[in-house]
Amino acid sequence: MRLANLSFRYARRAPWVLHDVDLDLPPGTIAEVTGRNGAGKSTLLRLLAGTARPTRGSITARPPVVGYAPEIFPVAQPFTVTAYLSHMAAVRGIPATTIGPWAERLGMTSLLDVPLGDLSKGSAHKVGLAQALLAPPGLLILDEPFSGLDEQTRAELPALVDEVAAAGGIVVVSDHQNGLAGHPGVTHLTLENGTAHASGATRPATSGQSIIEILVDTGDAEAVTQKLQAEGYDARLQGEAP
Ligand SMILES: Nc1ncnc2c1ncn2[C@@H]1O[C@H](COP(=O)(O)OP(=O)(O)OP(=O)(O)O)[C@@H](O)[C@H]1O
Repeated sequence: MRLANLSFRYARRAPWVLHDVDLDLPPGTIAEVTGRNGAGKSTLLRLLAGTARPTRGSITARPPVVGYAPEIFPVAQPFTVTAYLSHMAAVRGIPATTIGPWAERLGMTSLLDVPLGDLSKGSAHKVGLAQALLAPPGLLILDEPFSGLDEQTRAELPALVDEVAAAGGIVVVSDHQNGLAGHPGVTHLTLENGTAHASGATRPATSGQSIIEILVDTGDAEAVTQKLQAEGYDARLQGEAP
């Protein structure tokens, strides 16, 4: 998935929230978006999910199945949890039998018959997570997923993120709570003054390391180095080839 010169503002004369963001998110990426309050994290996530459209620039190669758990799950809907999730499963063309295992894993089996409007904040958050995960997502977007979650479900999230990435999915998480701190393989995207700075993922420890040499055109060298760094490789730009 690629973001090219992506800029966004909420209204014609409103200030730009994001400008000229360029990002490559290859399959298997786990990206954690950080930035100050109001930096544009939720806005970027909505753009990635496709619920908002870029004012300028483009997003290409978005995977077809997108799971998006917004920061606040909209509980003002006249359904029980089961009725809501069954409806979401039907929309996604998958059987309602997928609900049980997710309810179990997210510690919400006791909530299945509860009307959405009666859920606590943390419980509503779990329903938001469940609907995003029902169909295996090629792109999973989690806006502040650790917020308000009980310890048991918090502990489950990193493994869940890894599973989606291991299956080739892209995971983008905004995370004030540092729930993925120290998690291997995470690319850090910092939003500052409307632009995104990527810094390398820490790849999981391996049994050994090798040095490879890559010969590229001088004009491409910087970009290729940054791309490898963003994927977590220890890539360094060296002098021109003889
Ligand atoms: N629906 C909207 N209409 C107009 N402006 C908005 C809207 N949503 C967000 N904004 C503005 O866009 C900017 C970025 O907001 P956004 O919610 O994306 O930031 P954030 O980094 O997620 O913040 P936080 O850490 O507080 O959740 C802010 O200045 C905000 O006021």
